[in-house]
Amino acid sequence: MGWEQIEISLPNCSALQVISFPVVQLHLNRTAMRASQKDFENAMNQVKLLKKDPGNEAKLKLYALYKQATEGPCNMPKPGVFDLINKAKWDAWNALGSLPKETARQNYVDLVSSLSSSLESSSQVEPGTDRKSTGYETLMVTSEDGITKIMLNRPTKKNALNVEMYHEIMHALKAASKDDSAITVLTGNGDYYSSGNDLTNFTDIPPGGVEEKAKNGAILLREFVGCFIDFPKPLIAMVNGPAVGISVTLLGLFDAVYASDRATFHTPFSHLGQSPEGCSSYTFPKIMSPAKAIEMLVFGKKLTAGEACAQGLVTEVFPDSTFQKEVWTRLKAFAKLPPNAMRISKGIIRNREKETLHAVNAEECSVLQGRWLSDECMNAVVNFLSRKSKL
Ligand SMILES: CCCCC/C=C/CC(=O)SCCNC(=O)CCNC(=O)[C@H](O)C(C)(C)COP(=O)(O)OP(=O)(O)OC[C@H]1O[C@@H](n2cnc3c(N)ncnc32)[C@H](O)[C@@H]1OP(=O)(O)O
Repeated sequence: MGWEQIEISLPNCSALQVISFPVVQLHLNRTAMRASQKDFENAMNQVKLLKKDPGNEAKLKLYALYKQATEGPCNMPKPGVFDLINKAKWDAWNALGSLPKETARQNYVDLVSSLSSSLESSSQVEPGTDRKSTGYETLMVTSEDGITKIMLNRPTKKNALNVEMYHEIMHALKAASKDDSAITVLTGNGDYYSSGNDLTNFTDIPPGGVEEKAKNGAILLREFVGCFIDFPKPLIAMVNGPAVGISVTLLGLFDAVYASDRATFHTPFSHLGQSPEGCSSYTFPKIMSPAKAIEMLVFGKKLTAGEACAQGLVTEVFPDSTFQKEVWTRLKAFAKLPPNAMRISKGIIRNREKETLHAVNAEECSVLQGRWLSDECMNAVVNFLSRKSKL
């Protein structure tokens, strides 16, 4: 859903997909200044002029602050658990408790001001040109010492992959495949490597309904996994902490996987009413034997880093205290090797599998498209979003 299509004169904020927006919290706590009614009205007008969608988390915060500033504490009955959108709006408003109207008004003004400046600076990136690190909302991408590092950067959401992050990773991989670096590294910021697919991805339903949502998801997933299958340079995962779902399955497409001993590897697809992706239905049985793959992919057995290493999914495990230092020293040495030789050698090892992997990817996406429409999957997502279940 495009930003322009959304009623921005909140309270009609209607989307749910949540993205990280750390600056918001900072501004919510400011009470020293008081915005006038005129400032508040100006801010409401300014929201309408934003050129870029600020993301659903910010929109929910705007909605909540608007309601608090104009009506006071939440006075609506709590929507039912299946009414996901209204429930998210209610939660956001209710979370403001008894925040005074004036403070809510000030926070609204501050939030709009921070959104205006942050979105303006990120929209200065020319479309089609390689983005610098600052051009990404959900990643930190840097290139030095012959290494391009792509860091998942939604630590407050345990680096869950929202739709924007899927797109940004594809963009970063395409850029890295063409840049001067010899190798590319994927890692996570914060205590998690990644908690997998952002479960709120399932809640932003387009006008075509859940079927269209599932179809679009399958198209996006196929393209996303395809970027890993086709990546031409050595691709290394630095698994800095727990990894869940798609962040685990993709590891079968990496050329080396280095893990902290804090990392765990968990693919709870059956628990979520889903099925394997990331080509894991093919790579995992090959890497670790069909029975071990079934323990992980069907029964959801969580592996420690040591177990994942014993089963061939992880290349080597390092103590968390020396993980960064030891791995980066090693990677810097790898990056000094002749890049063309590395690329060609990777090609000889990987290319003959590519066609098979693309076929597996297509089949997995098609099966998942059906799974996403199942009651089993929908119930699991609702349970997580209503805070009834975690892994
Ligand atoms: C294009 C579509 C492609 C789809 C491809 C399909 C892929 C399949 C998968 O990846 S399946 C895996 C899905 N992941 C999960 O089910 C994980 C769900 N998360 C959890 O169970 C827990 O959050 C946890 C165990 C990862 C961490 O628990 P902990 O108690 O340590 O932390 P919190 O739960 O408080 O999490 C902190 C905030 O992060 C949010 N969050 C964490 N993971 C996700 C997620 N996967 N999706 C959405 N949001 C997530 C969590 O909600 C907290 O947010 P809050 O502070 O705003 O409440």
